[in-house]
Amino acid sequence: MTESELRDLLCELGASLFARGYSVGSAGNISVRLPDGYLMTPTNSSLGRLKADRISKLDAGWNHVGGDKPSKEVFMHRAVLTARPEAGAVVHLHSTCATAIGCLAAPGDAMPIPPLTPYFVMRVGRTLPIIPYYRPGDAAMENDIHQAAKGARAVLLANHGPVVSGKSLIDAVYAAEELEESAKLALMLRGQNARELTPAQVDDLLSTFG
Ligand SMILES: O=C(CO)COP(=O)(O)O
Ligand SMILES: [Zn+2]
Repeated sequence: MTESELRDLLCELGASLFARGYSVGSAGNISVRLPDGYLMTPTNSSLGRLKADRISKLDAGWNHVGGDKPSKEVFMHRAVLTARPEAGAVVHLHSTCATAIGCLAAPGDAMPIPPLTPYFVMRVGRTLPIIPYYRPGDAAMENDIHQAAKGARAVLLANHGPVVSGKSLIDAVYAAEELEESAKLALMLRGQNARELTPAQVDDLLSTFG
């Protein structure tokens, strides 16, 4: 896709996430890898009202070179995009159920959501590491996220929200949506002895779709 098409898609998907309540107010941010750098949603912008020509552009060295001032979470996005060369985009949300799991799980936990359904495994994978709490925008979170993201498509920031990567922008958005739905199921089914996918079923999904 061209940069112009990616800018338009970013606006369309941001509006869709916002309209369906995955993001409220100015919460959340999205980045997309380009051949010559990165696109990033501007700081304090609503995902519901992004403007294609005002999206921030960063060069390959992560310097701001165009558009509005980028998200304060540039370190969070850089942590994942440098850890995962195959990732084309990163979506960070404060989506309610995933954030609730991030308030319940212990930092260091790697599987706070059980493998209940195939699409969680196919989109998010086997693990969802919990990163300790950091103040939003704190550069100190970069190393923890970078190390965890080497082995996981998504991480969950304690008491904050999910950070989800995908091969493409659309894949990252699909994975963030699937993560939120799986978090909702996990909360609904807490303490009810729900049947989980077996390790063999998880292996089969990852070898077929992973
Ligand atoms: O989600 C957010 C902070 O974690 C939103 O921050 P920005 O508005 O700077 O992108
Ligand atoms: Zn946030």
